[in-house]
Amino acid sequence: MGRLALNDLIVDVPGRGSGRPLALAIEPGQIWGVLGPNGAGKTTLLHTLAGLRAPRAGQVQLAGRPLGDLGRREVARRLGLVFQERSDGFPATVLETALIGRHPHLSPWQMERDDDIALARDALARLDVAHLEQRLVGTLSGGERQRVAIATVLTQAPQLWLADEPTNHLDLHHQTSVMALLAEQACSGRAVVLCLHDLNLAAQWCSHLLLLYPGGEACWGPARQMLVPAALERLYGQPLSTAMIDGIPVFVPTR
Ligand SMILES: Nc1ncnc2c1ncn2[C@@H]1O[C@H](COP(=O)(O)OP(=O)(O)OP(=O)(O)O)[C@@H](O)[C@H]1O
Repeated sequence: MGRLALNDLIVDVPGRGSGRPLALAIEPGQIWGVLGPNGAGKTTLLHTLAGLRAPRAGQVQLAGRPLGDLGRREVARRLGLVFQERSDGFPATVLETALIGRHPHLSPWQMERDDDIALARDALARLDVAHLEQRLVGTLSGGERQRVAIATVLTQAPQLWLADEPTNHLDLHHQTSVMALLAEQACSGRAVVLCLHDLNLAAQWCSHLLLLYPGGEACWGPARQMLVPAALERLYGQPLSTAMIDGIPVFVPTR
């Protein structure tokens, strides 16, 4: 299954001390939110969890095996990435882009089959971009591109999602529907790790939180235990007002 273990992991953030090693496991069914101010190391952590960057110390294990022992193809079958930087190497349509999600499941020169195309179309419909399937990705708005990137990972159908600010560029309705999609993925036995700047989305949707402080300090646990106003104010250096709506805390920055 898609258990991701961080074994005394120290993420290699350039020019920073090592801080507290991360010792935790992300289990199927959980949604982990990574919170922290700009520059705290959230993206660097996600890159490390994806095996794109070596840790300074410790190890990442996916499904009981060190990430480095798994081939890139095997990692790509199990792990889906929604990252911030996207380079459009060559012009591709929305449907062709979503189909890239099937590549880890196909042999190198195998064409996509009808069921791969059906999966991609379902994912585009789920992300509300089916009507754009013949458009070149380079012509899309920021929010449309973001939804196509998420549809590509949905087409990939990984056991574990790593998503860097997946609600970036999205309007309120699409933020909610993307978070609902990730919750659905977790409910179906997958695991989700996402970096978020929106505390309220974290409070509403995450089962667990990892708080990364700029100096390398970190704490983690079930979301309800981590959403302590004083800890969050210290995390962001920002006073907050808190209210409860439908049993969920809501945080508003105050002057
Ligand atoms: N290649 C690099 N060389 C030097 N510094 C780097 C490099 N990559 C990242 N950093 C620094 O490491 C720190 C962590 O960066 P990272 O992108 O992980 O932060 P983040 O928490 O995701 O920030 P944000 O909220 O702004 O997206 C930053 O101070 C960044 O400038």
